[in-house]
Amino acid sequence: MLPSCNIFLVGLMGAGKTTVGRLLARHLGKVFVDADHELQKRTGVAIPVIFEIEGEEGFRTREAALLRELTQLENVVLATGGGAVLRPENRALLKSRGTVIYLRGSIEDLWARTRHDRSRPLLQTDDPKARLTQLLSERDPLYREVADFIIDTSRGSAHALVRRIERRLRHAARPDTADTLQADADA
Ligand SMILES: Nc1ncnc2c1ncn2[C@@H]1O[C@H](COP(=O)(O)OP(=O)(O)O)[C@@H](O)[C@H]1O
Ligand SMILES: O=C(O)C1=C[C@@H](OP(=O)(O)O)[C@@H](O)[C@H](O)C1
Ligand SMILES: [Mg+2]
Repeated sequence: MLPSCNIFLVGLMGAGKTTVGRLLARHLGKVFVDADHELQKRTGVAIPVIFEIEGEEGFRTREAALLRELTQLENVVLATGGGAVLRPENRALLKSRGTVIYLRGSIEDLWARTRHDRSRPLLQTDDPKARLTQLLSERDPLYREVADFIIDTSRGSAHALVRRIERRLRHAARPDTADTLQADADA
């Protein structure tokens, strides 16, 4: 893990960033921050209201300003919004300030988890499932670009995912040791 010990969760709507992030933070003894919740707290209005008044671009500008601030924190688990990877400056911040985990789910699962929820303005369309499919194809390369590793969220409860992430984090810490051993062997 990077020295700042931050963990940033990225992925599409319904992947479980908010749910898993909260549990993961508790499990690892870190502070949990959800970018959307923080934005709602600061503006005093819900995300759909920001979209309604300022449009998606207005929301993205607020999101980017907030990410500049939140990525400076230390020892946090940060659940980003699904579109946080769209701006290159956000991707650079995420990559440089923490370990980035891409929570990846199937369209079926993402759809099942978001279909009754009215709080995601981008899914308030006639065909939200098609929208999720389109967003996944557009964003999957961006999530992969920033991710240190990918966790498939299609199987296992949120608690089970936390255990899997913890194992991956421990494993991710090991290659350094392997590199050192290899360097020693090469010397
Ligand atoms: N691994 C999981 N298994 C089953 N349901 C889940 C899982 N992760 C999240 N959920 C449910 O899916 C919904 C969306 O999760 P959420 O954490 O808000 O996703 P995100 O923040 O990535 O959009 C919530 O109702 C949550 O309880
Ligand atoms: O994918 C997106 O562009 C968005 C995802 C939402 O967060 P979740 O991914 O937590 O649902 C929220 O930031 C906003 O509605 C826009
Ligand atoms: Mg969320």
